[in-house]
Amino acid sequence: MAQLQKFQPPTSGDPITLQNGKLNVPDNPIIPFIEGDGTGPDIWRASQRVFDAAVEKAYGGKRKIAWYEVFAGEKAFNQFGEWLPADTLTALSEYIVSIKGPLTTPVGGGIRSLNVALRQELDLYVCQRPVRYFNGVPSPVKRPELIDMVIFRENSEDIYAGIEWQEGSEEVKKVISFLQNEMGVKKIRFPETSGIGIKPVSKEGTERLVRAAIEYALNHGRKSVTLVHKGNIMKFTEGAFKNWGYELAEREYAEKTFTWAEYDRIKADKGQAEADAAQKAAEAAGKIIVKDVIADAFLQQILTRPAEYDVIATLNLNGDYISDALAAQVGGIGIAPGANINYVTGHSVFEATHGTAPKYAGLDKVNPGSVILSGVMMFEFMGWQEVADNITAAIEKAITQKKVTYDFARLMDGATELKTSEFADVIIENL
Ligand SMILES: NC(=O)C1=CN([C@@H]2O[C@H](COP(=O)(O)OP(=O)(O)OC[C@H]3O[C@@H](n4cnc5c(N)ncnc54)[C@H](OP(=O)(O)O)[C@@H]3O)[C@@H](O)[C@H]2O)C=CC1
Ligand SMILES: O=C(O)CCC(=O)C(=O)O
Ligand SMILES: [Mg+2]
Repeated sequence: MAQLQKFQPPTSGDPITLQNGKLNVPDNPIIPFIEGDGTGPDIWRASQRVFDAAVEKAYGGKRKIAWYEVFAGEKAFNQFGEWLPADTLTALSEYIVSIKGPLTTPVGGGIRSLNVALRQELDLYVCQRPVRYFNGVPSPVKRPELIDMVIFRENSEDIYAGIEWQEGSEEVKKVISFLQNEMGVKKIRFPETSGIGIKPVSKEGTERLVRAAIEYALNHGRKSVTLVHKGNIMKFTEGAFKNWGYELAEREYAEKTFTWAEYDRIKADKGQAEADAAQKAAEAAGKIIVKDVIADAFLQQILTRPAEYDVIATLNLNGDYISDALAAQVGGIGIAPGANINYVTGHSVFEATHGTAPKYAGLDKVNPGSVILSGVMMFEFMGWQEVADNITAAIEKAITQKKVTYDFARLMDGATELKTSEFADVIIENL
């Protein structure tokens, strides 16, 4: 273990390790956590109580998590004068599996996103966000139960890479001059007053993301993987994402998938009836259908025909928008979980889809469901399935009992509005 300077791991507990590509989880795993900014402390306190109670309930003391607080964001800055101390990155890297609350990112200036920095530094290339309906949750759509998707959002490139130059800076003048004078670009409408951002999208980045999505679909009995892109406009980034995704499916999963690229080739060669028959045969054989849709059409189809979508593979920014939009359809980001994962090294940081909701900070008010369900994903990842199942059932029961936080209570008839901590109490009672 590397020497840490600012904060030390707990004296009890053992690290999770990776052996032959598989996680080796001891009975007392050390799991680092970042409490988070804004509503983070309220949510974390509630979540940790639920996690500890669920582990105790499932294993009666045989297993127990050794929590290890590590620091990022405002708490780190206040204590150590740094937003993201090196010790935090070292701990997250060495202990492999971790969980965090939301961290603030200022808009239009100031520090760049610490959330994005963590994903980049640890190369957590998949942002995995499952979206499903819990019975009784208030929803703005008529058939929310039809929504059962798992978003695989590329997490290491796209315009999230943060390569951009501010309007008026010397750097942006250089970039614009290079584009105009050396690349023959004539389409910058207002060159004197433009900021410029760069959107890197690679074949390697696309392939590892789409591979993870297909593997997930195969291992979880899913029917399709949809590549969501805006490739008609951004041809060499989002269009290439689509092409590389299809090529990867056909090259690495020829026996297990049927792609719409194949469908188009059969249609061009032999006509539509043959292509339809080929897809039907593939479906009957249990193959994963790999298809694609343009992002704007996708956003309307998830409202009108959500049952047609299953596993989603998409680029970083699309995935950010899509995950909040889909979460809204099944009750909002208050219960939308997520995980940032490197499926090769096992490194993973579990975190909610939502942000710090600063106006509710310290009020013991918001829904801790997103972090708790992110914990459920973490327990599944660790192989502690009993804990995951117990927590999920306990949350479902709390919702059925109409004992919920403000975000659900305001949309449910006859609900009892609970504080963050009280909602955790009900979940624990229901375990
Ligand atoms: N991974 C991360 O750490 C993320 C961090 N952020 C950061 O968070 C900060 C605030 O971002 P903002 O755009 O306001 O988005 P937020 O997700 O923080 O909040 C937007 C709205 O979502 C609802 N909401 C959020 N969390 C909960 C919850 N736990 N329970 C119930 N409702 C909730 C609230 O809606 P209402 O008021 O209608 O009830 C809230 O006002 C920014 O600095 C942003 O960069 C944003 C996203 C992810
Ligand atoms: O890092 C941030 O502040 C926002 C990130 C975000 O919105 C997300 O990951 O969904
Ligand atoms: Mg987001």
